[in-house]
Amino acid sequence: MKTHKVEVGDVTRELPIVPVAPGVSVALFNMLGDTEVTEAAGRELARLLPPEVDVLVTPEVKALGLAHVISRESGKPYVVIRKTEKPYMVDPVAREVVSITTGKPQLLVLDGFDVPKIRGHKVAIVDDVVSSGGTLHSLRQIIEEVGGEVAAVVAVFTEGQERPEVTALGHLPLFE
Ligand SMILES: Nc1ncnc2[nH]cnc12
Repeated sequence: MKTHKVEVGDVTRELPIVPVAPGVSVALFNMLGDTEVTEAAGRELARLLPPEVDVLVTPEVKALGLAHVISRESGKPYVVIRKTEKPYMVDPVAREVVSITTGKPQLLVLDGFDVPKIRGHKVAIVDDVVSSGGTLHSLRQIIEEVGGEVAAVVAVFTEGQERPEVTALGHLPLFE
């Protein structure tokens, strides 16, 4: 299998190159269960977080451990935007998004219970890879709809096009 080598802080990984759509392959970065990479990336990104940020917001599920480490290192709390609406949610706020890795529409759902943690606050969006920007766009809409201000976007990698608005530790190419 073809791979693409990346460095995250002092950790290196060979990412498998996998097809996700006709004619498009990605260097698959899955930090779930990878304690070393999650810790290394979280520590680096916490140092790059603008001081004015009050709260971190992350979509479930691949960046969850990353948000935990950035939260622990920075002392800032984090809110998880879920992929499904749960029966216990209070007045959920939802947006649809099409992910590059699944090609299918997905939901992003904020529990109304978490709205006070975002409203009137400066938010940093935390994600593993910012690629097409679809997830980012929907997260922004949800955060702004409930009165939060997106002050930063931090990710381990950007992918494909350059994204100057994203603070990232590296960039992944797209493959044919
Ligand atoms: N290269 C990648 N690895 C993991 N998740 C992704 N989402 C978009 N691009 C990705």
